[in-house]
Amino acid sequence: MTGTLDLKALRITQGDKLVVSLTQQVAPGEVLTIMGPSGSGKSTALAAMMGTLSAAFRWEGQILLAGRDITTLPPHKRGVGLLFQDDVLFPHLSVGDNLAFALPPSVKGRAARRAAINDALDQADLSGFAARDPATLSGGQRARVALMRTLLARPCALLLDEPFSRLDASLRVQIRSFVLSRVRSEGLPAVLVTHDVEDARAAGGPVITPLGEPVSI
Ligand SMILES: Nc1ncnc2c1ncn2[C@@H]1O[C@H](COP(=O)(O)OP(=O)(O)OP(=O)(O)O)[C@@H](O)[C@H]1O
Repeated sequence: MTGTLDLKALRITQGDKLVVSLTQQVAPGEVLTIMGPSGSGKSTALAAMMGTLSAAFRWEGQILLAGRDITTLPPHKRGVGLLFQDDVLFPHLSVGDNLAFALPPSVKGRAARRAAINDALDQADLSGFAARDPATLSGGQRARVALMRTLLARPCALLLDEPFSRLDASLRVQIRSFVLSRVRSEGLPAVLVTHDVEDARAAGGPVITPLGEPVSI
């Protein structure tokens, strides 16, 4: 189910320092970009949405996803998918088994699970790659498998933590447009953390700091 990601007066502090202050709605298919210098709180904001915020922080506010209050739910119950720069595939599993790992238990039976995996590979232009060893894939192919693995878990929102920063320039453009087109076609609200102005422009949504100040790009 898709729906809006609603950050309601989310405030995170460390001691007396305000690290995150966000009141923002992210519509299905929209990308909210968070930019700011190193140490400014970008990853902390994502951790709060993911449910992995360190106990070193104090927080208040509410996070709603598709009308459901997920503020205090554990990460696996939030329906939030994460894609990050060092997203690695399990090296001892085939590409297909890497994807199978992400499939929810609701996809039952060998045939249905295999069909879901093949469908994901087709969508990523990787038809016939199920038996491949991840080590034999290019960087772009690995990035597409990592995205499909995240999407196969059927998230209701997608968090993107500098997912393109390790890719070289031409691959970056290609994978970025693949990820953004998937966000739009799946109608997922997404939050992108990046240092790259081109990423922010391509995302096409609002661009703010972790303190909710608008950034002009
Ligand atoms: N687990 C933690 N425990 C205590 N302090 C932390 C923890 N993680 C981050 N911090 C501190 O919180 C502040 C925000 O860090 P955060 O990682 O969110 O910044 P960032 O904007 O994501 O930086 P970068 O661009 O370098 O990834 C920093 O002062 C950092 O030192």
